[in-house]
Amino acid sequence: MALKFTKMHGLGNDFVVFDGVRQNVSLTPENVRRIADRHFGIGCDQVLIVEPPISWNADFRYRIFNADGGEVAQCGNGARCFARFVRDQGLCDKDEIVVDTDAGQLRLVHRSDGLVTVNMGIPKHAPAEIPLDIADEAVSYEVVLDGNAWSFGAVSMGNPHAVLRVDDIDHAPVERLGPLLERHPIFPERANIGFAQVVDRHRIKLRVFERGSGETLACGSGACAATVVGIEQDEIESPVQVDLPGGSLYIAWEGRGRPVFMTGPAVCVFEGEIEL
Ligand SMILES: N[C@@H](CCC[C@H](N)C(=O)O)C(=O)O
Repeated sequence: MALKFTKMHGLGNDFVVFDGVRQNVSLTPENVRRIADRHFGIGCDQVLIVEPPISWNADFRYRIFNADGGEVAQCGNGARCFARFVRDQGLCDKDEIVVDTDAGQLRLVHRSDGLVTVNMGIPKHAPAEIPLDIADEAVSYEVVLDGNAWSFGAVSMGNPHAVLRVDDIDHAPVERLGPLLERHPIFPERANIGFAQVVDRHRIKLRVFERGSGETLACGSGACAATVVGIEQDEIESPVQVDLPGGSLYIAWEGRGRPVFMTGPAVCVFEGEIEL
């Protein structure tokens, strides 16, 4: 079957987006891996499928698949690209869109400057909700990796995140520690691993080793998680500019029980058709 797709990115975190409203899209994990393959496929960090809503009060549903073929619940950069996609494709002309995801409903707003703001929901801190296999909640946890003790903060943004503080982002051990912590048994569903350097009270630098995709040029939910963890550890305060290798996101969070707001760009690169 030949499927129409759109290649998009949010700060270099790239996506192959399928319109599952006007065409029938059903992908196996093997299909996803082939689409995401940068040599034998189109190439992307995640595959997104836009579908009709499952709730009465939503406009759409969108589904997210990592490059390794696994379906996951949350993708911040993908959410902004989803908003841009439904507008560009003539599927929705609203300025505010409600979308069903496996992490609950998200609200997205097209701003007049072309950026998109996403209400990313209320972060979850309890270990069982992340999930993190540690009995008591704390702002900082310890783990031994490669024979050394590392401390990290953890939070769910609808997907599991660990955030480690580093002094120099350019020399952060992302490639070495990322895969070890992503698959560490304390994270029963694996985790996205962020490495954050605090620049000042309103600015951090961040690199993220993403579950199921490896290091990406940006991770929207990772930027939210690093902001939440930094605020909880009293290192930073809202609003926060998060500088990622692919560019900057703007994150606002007013504290426990309140949602996180993420603002950034979404770009369409090209359209095509793939035979599966
Ligand atoms: N790139 C995304 C996150 C995609 C999902 C993640 N790798 C996971 O497995 O939870 C973002 O921008 O948030």
